[in-house]
Amino acid sequence: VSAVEKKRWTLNDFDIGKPLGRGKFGHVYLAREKKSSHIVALKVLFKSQLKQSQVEHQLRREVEIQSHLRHPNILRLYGYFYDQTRVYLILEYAAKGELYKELQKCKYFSEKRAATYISSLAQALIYCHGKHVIHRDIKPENLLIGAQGELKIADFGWSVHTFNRRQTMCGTLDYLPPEMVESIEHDASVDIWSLGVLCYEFLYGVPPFEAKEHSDTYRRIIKVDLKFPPKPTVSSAAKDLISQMLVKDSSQRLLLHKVLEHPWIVQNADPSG
Ligand SMILES: COc1ccc(C(=O)Nc2ccccc2)cc1NC(=O)CCSc1ncnc(N)c1Br
Repeated sequence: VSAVEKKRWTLNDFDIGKPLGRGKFGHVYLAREKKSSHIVALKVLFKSQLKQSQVEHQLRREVEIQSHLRHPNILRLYGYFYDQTRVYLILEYAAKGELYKELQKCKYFSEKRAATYISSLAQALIYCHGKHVIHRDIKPENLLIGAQGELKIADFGWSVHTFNRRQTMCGTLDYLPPEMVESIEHDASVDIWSLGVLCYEFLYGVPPFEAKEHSDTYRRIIKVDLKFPPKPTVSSAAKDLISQMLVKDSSQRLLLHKVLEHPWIVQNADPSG
């Protein structure tokens, strides 16, 4: 694959297959690089749309960040190229597709599956934080599943290097921690909060602070109005872990490496990830 990164690519280097989904700012297609027969996901972004949303710099920073990230639970961005009207991202193909579709189908995950995903995410985030990258957008829509069932963090549309603290509010509020909803300074502990929200959603099928109106979700997040519906398939160890991640004071949230040592993870996560 290192050859994939060096070369000047053009659309003619690829056979384009079926559409995989509508990612951010554009369509994603299954594609095969002709010489190597390497299967990839090709994301097509329209320059006009990037310009009008003023995200060209965001994309450039993203490509820069991604080119240094190598982790089994982070979807690879092998490279990019462009033509007159479009920018193309050459992405790793996640053979088992989108995690949120899987969650919709199963309603909720078993403790083993949920703990395995949370462990993989924690390891990927430890890796990112080690590179001074905080993700800030950990939600089911940005997670994919690889050929062996392993989780892949897929969309870095909003990842930043920790020195850049500017924050633009967008999309669902469900995953934002209090400090972001109150739009004050935040740091890597933002990702811990999102991990807690995800863990809850994997086990209950809905995010913890869901409400009909945005204003109610906002109020529930600020208050950390965390409730665990009676559910036999959810152990007290799981609730203990979630309660240690969804803490208002970001400095009091469980640290990522402590997540990996939590009894619920140790007892339920599949070490192969
Ligand atoms: C490393 O993955 C990315 C890295 C960057 C961006 C991106 O758009 N950045 C961006 C775009 C505009 C402005 C600023 C940033 C997007 C992704 N990833 C995706 O969009 C996921 C595409 S869907 C898919 N992919 C593989 N296998 C499947 N089975 C599927 Br379904």
